[in-house]
Amino acid sequence: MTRTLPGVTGVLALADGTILQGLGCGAEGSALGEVVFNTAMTGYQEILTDPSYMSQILAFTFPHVGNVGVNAEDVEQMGESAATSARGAIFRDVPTTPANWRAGQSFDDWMKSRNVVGLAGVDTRALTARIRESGAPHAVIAHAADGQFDLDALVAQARAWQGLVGLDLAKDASTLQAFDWDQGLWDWPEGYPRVQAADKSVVVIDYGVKKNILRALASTGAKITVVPATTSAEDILARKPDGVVLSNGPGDPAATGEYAVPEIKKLVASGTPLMGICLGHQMLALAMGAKTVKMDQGHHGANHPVKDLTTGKVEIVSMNHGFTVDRDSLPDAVTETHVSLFDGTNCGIALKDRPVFSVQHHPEASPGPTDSLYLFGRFADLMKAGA
Ligand SMILES: NC(=O)CC[C@H](N)C(=O)O
Repeated sequence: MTRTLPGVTGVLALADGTILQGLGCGAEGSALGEVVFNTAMTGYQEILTDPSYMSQILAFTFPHVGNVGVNAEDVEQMGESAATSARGAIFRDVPTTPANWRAGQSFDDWMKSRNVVGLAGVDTRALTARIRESGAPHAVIAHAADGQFDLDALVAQARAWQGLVGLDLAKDASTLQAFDWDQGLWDWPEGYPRVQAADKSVVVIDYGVKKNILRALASTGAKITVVPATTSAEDILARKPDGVVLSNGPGDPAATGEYAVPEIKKLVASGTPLMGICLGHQMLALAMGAKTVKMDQGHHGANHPVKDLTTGKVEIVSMNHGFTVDRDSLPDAVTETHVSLFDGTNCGIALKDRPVFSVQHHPEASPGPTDSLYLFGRFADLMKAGA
């Protein structure tokens, strides 16, 4: 039954019946997903446009989000995808009128234009503590300016959702057509340069790729071609790439089984240098015979410590994943190369007899620190060695 909640224009209805009440912002309407918290203090434009957040609702632990508004350069150039990303966002404070020389639009208007349903004025610390204790809940976020909500229907919708386990979203986040990419990493004062490709060529399989991965690869000097998630290994190898990259992406890696993992096996067998990032890391592990599992709360932030076991160095990294590679299931052919210093989960693997490696974290940052950018150099070195 629809009823009016006085002074309330936004709610979060959890599958267990809990209702958080606050003020709606951004788009009106409702969105269904899994609620995760992100601890990054900056980079809300990049976070809310990361395709890997499809079917998720983001709760920002940093209380003041949106204060510097939105700028076209970051949206057009660093916005990671227009169509597919988080549909809902939760904030402690109501986003204010922007005060920044780069702001071209208010955060609220931008959320409206991207159809992101926002909820502000809720106790995000309590929500975060709850997720830490009992895992990421299924929920519906709703914004209605007239304050009318059918709470029972929202809870029922959250309860009926199957959740992310078994859900394949990579195909939906992928490009449908192959395209070339020649934009490099942002640099002051030039901005985004066009990169003159040298002699190496890389095929990126797009499972929901972040643009900054493409930029980081282009900045190694390679010619970049992006292909759809369902492209066969034969079609990829016919392009005679010097290297292949398996991108990040949304959803359950194990649900991509039929169209992705068997093709990745063939790519590994071909001896072509290969690099996987996040979902690509998980799918490479599956292709090698390892298992992936759902985490309770996942890793979503921009200051996670990860150790590179091959050098002993610790890097502070950007993270966004809710599934993880079960390190105990790694076969003998695989070495563990990186580990999370937060909880000891696997963050990287390399094959012992092939020029193939992958990482769970995000060397392309966007947002976050660039400590792990060296991994693109490691990949370029593998391609050089294979020449
Ligand atoms: N950023 C990613 O590629 C995320 C991978 C996967 N969807 C996960 O949640 O673990």
